[in-house]
Amino acid sequence: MAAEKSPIKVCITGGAGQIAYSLLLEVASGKVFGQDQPVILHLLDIEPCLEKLNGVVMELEDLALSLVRGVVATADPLKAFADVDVALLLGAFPRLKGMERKDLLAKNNDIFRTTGKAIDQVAKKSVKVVVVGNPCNTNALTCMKNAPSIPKENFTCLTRLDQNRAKSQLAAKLGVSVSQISNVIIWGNHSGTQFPDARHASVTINGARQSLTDALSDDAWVKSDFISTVQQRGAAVIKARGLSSAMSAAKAIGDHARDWWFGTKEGEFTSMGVISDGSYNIPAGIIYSFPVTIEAGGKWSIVQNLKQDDFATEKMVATYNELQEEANAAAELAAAAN
Ligand SMILES: NC(=O)C1=CN([C@@H]2O[C@H](COP(=O)(O)OP(=O)(O)OC[C@H]3O[C@@H](n4cnc5c(N)ncnc54)[C@H](O)[C@@H]3O)[C@@H](O)[C@H]2O)C=CC1
Ligand SMILES: O=C([O-])CC(=O)C(=O)O
Repeated sequence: MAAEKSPIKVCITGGAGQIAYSLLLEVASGKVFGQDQPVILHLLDIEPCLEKLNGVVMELEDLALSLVRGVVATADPLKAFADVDVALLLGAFPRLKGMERKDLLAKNNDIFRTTGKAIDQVAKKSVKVVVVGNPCNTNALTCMKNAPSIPKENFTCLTRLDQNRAKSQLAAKLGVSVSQISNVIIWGNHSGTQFPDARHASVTINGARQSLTDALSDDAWVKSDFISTVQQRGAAVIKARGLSSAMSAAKAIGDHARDWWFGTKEGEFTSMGVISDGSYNIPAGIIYSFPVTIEAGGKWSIVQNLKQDDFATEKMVATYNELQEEANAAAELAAAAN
């Protein structure tokens, strides 16, 4: 019989919040890091939410899951990030009806300065960080800048929810299952300027893989309604539910973390917010969502040489410009805090 794997430590911040409530079962049941991978869960929330967090811990015990080898619940970031392998950063205020995600920058940015410093001090140097709290690209940049001892490549932000939304819209339009669609891209910011791009996607019909846009043959829809529906989906959910997406966000975080842990499938790529390196003429040094392939173990590479036209370039630059404005605003907030 193969020796049992040692447990990995996974920190989830905002542990008492709504996304965490769905995400914990994904992680604790082995859906993310594997059915043979024991986990020790580190849950961080703020002091006033510790009683609620304790209720979540009770429920985790009551799940009676064999992969869970310990739970640490705390309001102390130095305990929460101690020696962790993975940090899923949800702890932040969500937007309310009528707000843009960047309106949260002033409210949430200091959380990510503190978080970055704590990760720098006590997490494993190989820690994989996924920033979810909005505005997630710029918060990931802040976190990265405050953790200089951790490689920049270890900081990512979540755009997988946008990718899942895009895939689902395309599948419905084509009348196929989402499992038949691959290589949909989200470029740029997790915001209303993001560029959901179906032009490099494939659909497999009767075993034959083909260009999705050829199969769909509706360029006008791909360039207009498809893009705006995905860009505005978060706001539409808030309008309908009175709360921002949680179940779908949790599923997307699990998808992102699983692909980063195990790697992408041969011939497929996924989108995540990563540090830009000049690819596609996006200046280096911001967290921008690109298509990436990932090797088992976690080394990701930006997919190169995807053909761009004027339409795509304009959209990719617009979302970059917004990210640069956010990065400038975050730098001003950091300077004012010092
Ligand atoms: N990137 C994406 O695709 C998505 C991002 N989000 C964002 O995720 C974040 C969390 O969303 P929800 O779980 O719905 O919010 P929520 O309000 O239900 O939970 C957030 C939790 O974070 C905690 N928290 C606040 N400050 C903290 C700190 N300094 N350290 C640790 N915990 C702290 C709160 O006490 C609360 O329990 C929001 O910023 C939301 O906008 C939500 C959906 C998708
Ligand atoms: O829209 C929001 O504020 C929450 C979020 O990021 C999303 O649902 O994509």
